[in-house]
Amino acid sequence: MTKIAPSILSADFAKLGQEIKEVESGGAEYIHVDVMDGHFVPNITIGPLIVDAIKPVTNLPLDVHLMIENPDSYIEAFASAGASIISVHQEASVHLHRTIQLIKSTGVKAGVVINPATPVEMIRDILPDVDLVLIMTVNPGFGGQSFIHNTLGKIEQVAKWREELSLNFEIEVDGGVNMKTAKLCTDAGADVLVAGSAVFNQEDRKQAIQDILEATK
Ligand SMILES: O=C(CO)[C@H](O)[C@H](O)COP(=O)(O)O
Ligand SMILES: [Fe+2]
Repeated sequence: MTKIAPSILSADFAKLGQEIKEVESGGAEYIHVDVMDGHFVPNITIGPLIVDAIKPVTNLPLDVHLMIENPDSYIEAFASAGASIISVHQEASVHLHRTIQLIKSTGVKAGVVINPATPVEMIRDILPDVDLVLIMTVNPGFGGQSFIHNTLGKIEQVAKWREELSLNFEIEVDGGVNMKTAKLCTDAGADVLVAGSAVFNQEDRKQAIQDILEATK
């Protein structure tokens, strides 16, 4: 069953709690939280304070996507604030294995992320250690960008490795996912679809989530 993880990057921050409740009752399965530091990506967004504030308003897992330099320095803070899954970029992690173990030591699920230009082989050796693989389908930094189609082969390769190695991490895709691109992702092997603008830019969020799910059938 495909899961939808609405990215609150495109929500109305003046009424964030209400926005989250709306997508929760609309069928979302994760709340995707985009953390940007203005260094790893050219934008600044959310810190642990916001994770802490939204934790009590939802029963859904908080899927925290760290787009930051030195992720090791902030893992404890995001775990304490209430993250359920913390994902770090391969490109931002000098010692990726250590970082993944650090996330797990806090009791939180660990994910690894790769950018569109990063060869999928870069995460091959860490697969047995992760709970989630996030394939970026846009360059990280902003919501509302267009889907990069040549990332689909990476989803297929990760799904193939998962089967060959009998692993059971989830495969998530992030960026430019909408009614047109969702099926491409699930056909390639994605289990979790992050959708920001495709959900929060619609008046009826429940309908938007159902439309994306329907498009994958
Ligand atoms: O990580 C991200 C950007 O770096 C966001 O999760 C992503 O862009 C979601 O927004 P949209 O669905 O509008 O593309
Ligand atoms: Fe994201």
